[in-house]
Amino acid sequence: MGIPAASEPKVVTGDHGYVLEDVPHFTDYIPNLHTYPNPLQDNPAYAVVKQYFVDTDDTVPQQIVVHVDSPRGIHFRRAGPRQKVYFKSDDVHACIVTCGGLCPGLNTVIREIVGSLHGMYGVTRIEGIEGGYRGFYSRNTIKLTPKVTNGIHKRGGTIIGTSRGGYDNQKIVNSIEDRGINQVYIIGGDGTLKGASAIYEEVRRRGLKVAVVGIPKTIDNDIPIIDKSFGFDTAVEEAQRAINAAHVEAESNENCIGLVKLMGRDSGFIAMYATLASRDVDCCLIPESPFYLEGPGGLFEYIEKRIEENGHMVIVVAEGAGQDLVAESRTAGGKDTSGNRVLDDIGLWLSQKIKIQLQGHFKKQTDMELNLKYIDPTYMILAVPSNASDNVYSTLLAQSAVHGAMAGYTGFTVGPVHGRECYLPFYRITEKQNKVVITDRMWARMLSSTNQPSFYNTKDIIESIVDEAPATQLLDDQVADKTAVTKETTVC
Ligand SMILES: Nc1ncnc2c1ncn2[C@@H]1O[C@H](COP(=O)(O)OP(=O)(O)OP(=O)(O)O)[C@@H](O)[C@H]1O
Ligand SMILES: O=P(O)(O)OC[C@H]1O[C@](O)(CO)[C@@H](O)[C@@H]1O
Ligand SMILES: [Mg+2]
Repeated sequence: MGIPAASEPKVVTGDHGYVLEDVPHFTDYIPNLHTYPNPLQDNPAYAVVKQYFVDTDDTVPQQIVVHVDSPRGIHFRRAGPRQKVYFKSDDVHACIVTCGGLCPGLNTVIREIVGSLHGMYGVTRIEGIEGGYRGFYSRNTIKLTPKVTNGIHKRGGTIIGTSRGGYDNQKIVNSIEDRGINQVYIIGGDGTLKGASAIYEEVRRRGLKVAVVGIPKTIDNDIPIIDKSFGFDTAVEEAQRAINAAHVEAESNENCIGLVKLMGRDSGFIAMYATLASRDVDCCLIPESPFYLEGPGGLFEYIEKRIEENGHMVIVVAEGAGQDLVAESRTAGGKDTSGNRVLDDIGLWLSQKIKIQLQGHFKKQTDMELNLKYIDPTYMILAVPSNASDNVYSTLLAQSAVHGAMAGYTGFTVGPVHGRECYLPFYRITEKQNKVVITDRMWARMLSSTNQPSFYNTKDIIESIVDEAPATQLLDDQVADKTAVTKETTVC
């Protein structure tokens, strides 16, 4: 693939332990660049806002819970419009590409990038790269205008298409250079952003004035640092509908289990949040919290107890949960075209196991069959349009991305940190995955809402995964570094 080596991180230190993990700027590698006044200063909608432009020194702390003697810690550059821009509007030639799996809100982000470029900066040359990374070198582009993108936020999917695989760094950068593109907006998950980072490195190696901007997309919410990713709220809301249906089935039939599978390849955020929101779930299984089926404290014992007490129960399982158990009878295996592990269907596997193991038990106890209704809404959830809160979120994200590119920043990604939009260096987003921390208060809240067993001793699990456990911003502001996950946390 010919991936170029990464440039040095841009880190600035100040007094009292202040650290700024900054993002690259054209001026880091291109001398004597021309600047222009930001056209927003003459825009009637924005001109009335006092202090609309962001002060160049504004930064946002990564940690907001601090002690009296804490150092000031890591900060990120605050996103937003700058007084000076590094592009004349007529010179901008932008493109947008979407990669990886579907996620509610992709069309909304596309629409908002086009709207921001056009409405705020008067940019008219914007193209959609068709079908993900490989579209750069193998497909025609689609002209994107406010007219074309009007109303697409009400549709699921992505109007420019997406794909996995097909990443060829040199071919992609050749295509950017040949087409004269100077702003590249890349919307995708962890894999996509690793690719975007390498595109930035190659652009920089060639000395091109091309802004490379990554916009984090993941329905699984597995991107670190940012508060949450677009589409996540929609996914949780949509998951409720499936859980509701499972609950209705379970309550209306004797000895009935409603089993719902939700997305979450490595991170169980959708399952955990949907469970907490619903309050109808008796057991939530996620990749971060291993479980076992048989024997004391196992899942079968818990199911027997719940059905005997209640006559029904609801189980939510994230797609990546229990993969170690399924491995014994593995059918899938292998990798997809992007190199992601292909998972076995834990939902089907669990349904079979429960039926085989517990059918006889209930027949003997109650002379009633065990009923199991399995609901798999996973692809339906990926395909819905974004809800109102994700629409607003996407607007802020897209506007921040466009302001950053116009201001000459490049090789960055964007997202909210404690509610403030920030520019984040690629390496901070791609170095690890955001996962549910099972010593966090949120997981404790979830356990107390379901009353499920914790299966294994949490301390043992944490000790076995501590080297890879990242902090999570969505959940808790208390646990913020790798070492902190081993600390005792207070449940409140
Ligand atoms: N390490 C990498 N370096 C360069 N490109 C990559 C890398 N990993 C993945 N890609 C490319 O990024 C694109 C998307 O990757 P992938 O299919 O893993 O989805 P993703 O961005 O992680 O999103 P999702 O959250 O849906 O999995 C693909 O075209 C893939 O070839
Ligand atoms: O559409 P595909 O390739 O099956 O991808 C689905 C996968 O993408 C994700 O939505 C995001 O990684 C996962 O939750 C899921 O495993
Ligand atoms: Mg991925």
